[in-house]
Amino acid sequence: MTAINVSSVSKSFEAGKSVLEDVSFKIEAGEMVALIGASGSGKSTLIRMISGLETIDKGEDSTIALFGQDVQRNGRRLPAARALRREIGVIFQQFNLVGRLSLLNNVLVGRLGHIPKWRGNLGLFGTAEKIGALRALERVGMVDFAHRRASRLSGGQQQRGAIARVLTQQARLILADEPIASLDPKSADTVMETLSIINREDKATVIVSLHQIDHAFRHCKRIIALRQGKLVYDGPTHGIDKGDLAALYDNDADTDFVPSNKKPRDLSSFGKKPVEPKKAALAVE
Ligand SMILES: Nc1ncnc2c1ncn2[C@@H]1O[C@H](COP(=O)(O)OP(=O)(O)OP(=O)(O)O)[C@@H](O)[C@H]1O
Repeated sequence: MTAINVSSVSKSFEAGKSVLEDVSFKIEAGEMVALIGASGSGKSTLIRMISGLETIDKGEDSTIALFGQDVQRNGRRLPAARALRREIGVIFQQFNLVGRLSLLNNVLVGRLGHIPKWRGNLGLFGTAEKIGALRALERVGMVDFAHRRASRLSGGQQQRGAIARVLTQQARLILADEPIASLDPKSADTVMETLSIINREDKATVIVSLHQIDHAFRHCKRIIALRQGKLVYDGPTHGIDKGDLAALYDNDADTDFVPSNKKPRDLSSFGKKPVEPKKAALAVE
């Protein structure tokens, strides 16, 4: 099943200044895809549009569909967006936990879409919900911190808490917008490994935008690359080489981890011509 179908999507915040331009791609359920590109290339905007936090620009053929249902079309959010909200877990760079609440209560917030509103408003979670939240904390290695105030946890610990919240939500789609950008290398590894495990074990579809491209290479089989708002690569991770990354980041990226045993290829088209989405989808393993 196709989890995400982005079709001819554009976005401008100011007239004449495109942030995203005619972006199209499909992601099948169960994939884990890295979204890469230089600062300002449009990664966060794209993730915000898929999550429904931002609307797409008007355009007859412009749609975003999730799990086969259109959630945005021609500049408007559609009713399915609301119905699918609890299927989508979003993880941000800044963790977004409520500092004065315990970690457990933050994780329980993930259940809000599953219980009647009045119970949620009163914070009345049942035993089964609490056990579920503790299990999620166990999976991310944070159960010993369940009763600690979120503000007293390190960045990496808070991010693992945010992942536990998404697990408790039982989200089918996880959108992680630079989840490791504020973390030290060890915490970043733990968070990426946790996302990979959830992708493998729970079959959750994951899109993760990353500045640290070495993590994209380690954890994702497929990469979608944006350059100045255009989709310039959509295909297998091993299809990208040092030269591509140099073009993508204007020579401003550490690419030592990329194998350099590939044949040099003509880079003149890289960053200019979008990959045909159909071809790109076929190219993914
Ligand atoms: N709400 C907004 N109003 C005006 N401009 C915006 C808004 N949101 C994003 N932009 C602009 O859109 C462009 C793309 O921003 P976006 O945050 O999507 O890029 P990004 O690839 O995620 O960058 P970074 O890696 O630095 O987070 C930037 O030029 C940014 O200034």
